[in-house]
Amino acid sequence: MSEATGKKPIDVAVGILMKPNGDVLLGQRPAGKPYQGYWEFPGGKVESGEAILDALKREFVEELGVHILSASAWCGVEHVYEHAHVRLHFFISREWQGEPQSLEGQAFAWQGAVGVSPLLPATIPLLACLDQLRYP
Ligand SMILES: Nc1nc2c([nH]c(=O)n2[C@H]2C[C@H](O)[C@@H](COP(=O)(O)OP(=O)(O)OP(=O)(O)O)O2)c(=O)[nH]1
Repeated sequence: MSEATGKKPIDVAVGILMKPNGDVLLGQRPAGKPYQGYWEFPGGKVESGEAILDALKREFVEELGVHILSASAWCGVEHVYEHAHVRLHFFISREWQGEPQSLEGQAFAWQGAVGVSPLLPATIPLLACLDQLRYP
């Protein structure tokens, strides 16, 4: 049994910035974090008492210098890792201000068909749904 099994889930706000042509932004997890070097959609843990959408906006400013102007809740995924039991709240945003900057030293990439790898395990199954949305 993993250490995280049975622990209270941690809420994580995750944002998918989507350009009009369908390209989405992914970032690479920096050194020192669990799953370092894996690719993910930007986001992070919701702080105590914080609304999930506020956490999303905060993380995007902190990590990328991007101000999300609007975002729609897309789906929720629960996953138990060795390091944590996470509840991921995915949002899609088509309206933001600012060009993404690497404020935490992380690599990032705009992707059509997602070609970066490896991806965080809980994120992989969502790509097929995302492609149906982007390329109907
Ligand atoms: N941002 C993000 N996190 C994801 C995705 N898929 C997935 O399983 N996760 C998991 C990995 C982590 O266990 C958790 C995010 O936590 P984190 O440690 O990156 O959050 P944080 O930036 O607030 O971290 P911290 O340094 O403040 O502790 O969610 C995804 O696509 N994007």
